[in-house]
Amino acid sequence: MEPLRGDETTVGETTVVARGCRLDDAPVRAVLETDARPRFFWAAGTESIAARGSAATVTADGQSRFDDVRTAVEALFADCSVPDDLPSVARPRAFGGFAFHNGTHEGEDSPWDGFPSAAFFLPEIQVTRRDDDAWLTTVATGPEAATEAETLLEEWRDRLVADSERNPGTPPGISHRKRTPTQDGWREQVAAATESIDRGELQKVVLAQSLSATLDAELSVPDVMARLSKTYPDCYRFMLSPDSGGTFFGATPERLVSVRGRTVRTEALAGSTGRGDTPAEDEWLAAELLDSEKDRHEQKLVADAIRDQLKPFASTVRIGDRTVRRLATVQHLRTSITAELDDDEHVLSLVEALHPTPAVGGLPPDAALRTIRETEAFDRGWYAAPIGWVDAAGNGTFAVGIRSAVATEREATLFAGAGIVADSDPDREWDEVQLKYRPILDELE
Ligand SMILES: C=C(O[C@H]1C=CC=C(C(=O)O)[C@@H]1O)C(=O)O
Repeated sequence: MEPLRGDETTVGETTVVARGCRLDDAPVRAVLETDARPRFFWAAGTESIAARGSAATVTADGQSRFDDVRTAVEALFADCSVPDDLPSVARPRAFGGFAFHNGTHEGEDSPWDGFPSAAFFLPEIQVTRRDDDAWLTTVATGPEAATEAETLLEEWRDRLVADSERNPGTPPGISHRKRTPTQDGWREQVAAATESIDRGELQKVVLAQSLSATLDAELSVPDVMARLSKTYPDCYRFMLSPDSGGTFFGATPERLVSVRGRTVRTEALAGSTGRGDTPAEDEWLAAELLDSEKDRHEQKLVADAIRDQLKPFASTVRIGDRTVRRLATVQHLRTSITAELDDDEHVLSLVEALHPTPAVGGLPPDAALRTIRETEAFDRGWYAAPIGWVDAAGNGTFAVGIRSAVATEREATLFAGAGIVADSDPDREWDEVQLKYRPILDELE
């Protein structure tokens, strides 16, 4: 065994050891270009992270899944020995997410086979880039953890230096597609939902569609991630391949929540319109959206619900002005929401409190979730659910997994939804859903 360094005086009791070093560059693709599982990629703002291999995995199911994950992840980090001089950006994080609904889906041939109700992993290899800084972090477990983490560090430092820029490829093409539901079926679903709203059983429900595509060539999700960094640079770009099954990926504009110390940031994003062909048309559409009573109502329900969901944690919740969030193919109404926590809270407690917001579920929550389950003929899986990371201090960021798909090499299933309120028009909502497929569809066809 190699000589122990610094923090390893406690290695006798420690089962998890992390090591880290600075890199000249962070070729995150090199970490993803393998068959290694699990794999995770995350890019938000000026930070991107690629992770692979599991030093430890946490899965959970049922009503208590958020709590169970939080307890297990906290225990894992409590046992983890990290060099004192490793900066926070390079400290190990646990990456993962949740299924939209509680409970596993047992359906045959589901694209979600291999995706538990909740799954997180502490990666063996984590490469982080923030602004011009790049870091490699390795984690190992067991009696030889310190030696193994150092060996991994040396091995991967050499591997990553040797990596060069890659061509991000081209979309594979689509030979066959199947929509669920059909447009007629959708009209019936939306009519049934608006009738429930008229009867006072619901205020809002977000109904989704799925689009299964057979691909002409093998799909490289790391390539898709590289291309999405050009088209959706301001979105959360993510990909997760669990131990088995397909890969879930997307470019979502919606943050569920981030926690740094006692500061909480979230947002209410709802109400949509398209992009214009000219800047003037864009402005006109944005003004129309800001003026639309139906969209303002749809978005206000989300902002009010988030404020109420945060109330037990924070005496003051600040809601910003309503603005228009403009993306490559669609525009949304948005308000930023910030709060200072009254006490220290783990990010997963906030995730549990907020998921699902009425931007992807509805109101009242239970009636909306029941309507979604009874209406949608497919499993949402991890679509519209929290995906992100958590660190040893309980900080973390989670995005809402929309504008997303789950794919194997030759099949991709895309998901997109629309908020249905009293005066929703089924055909306009249909068109809106088609716009929301675009970020991923454009990368496939
Ligand atoms: C449910 C989705 O979008 C949500 C987020 C923004 C705007 C939405 C809307 O206008 O309906 C949805 O609430 C989706 O993209 O699948």
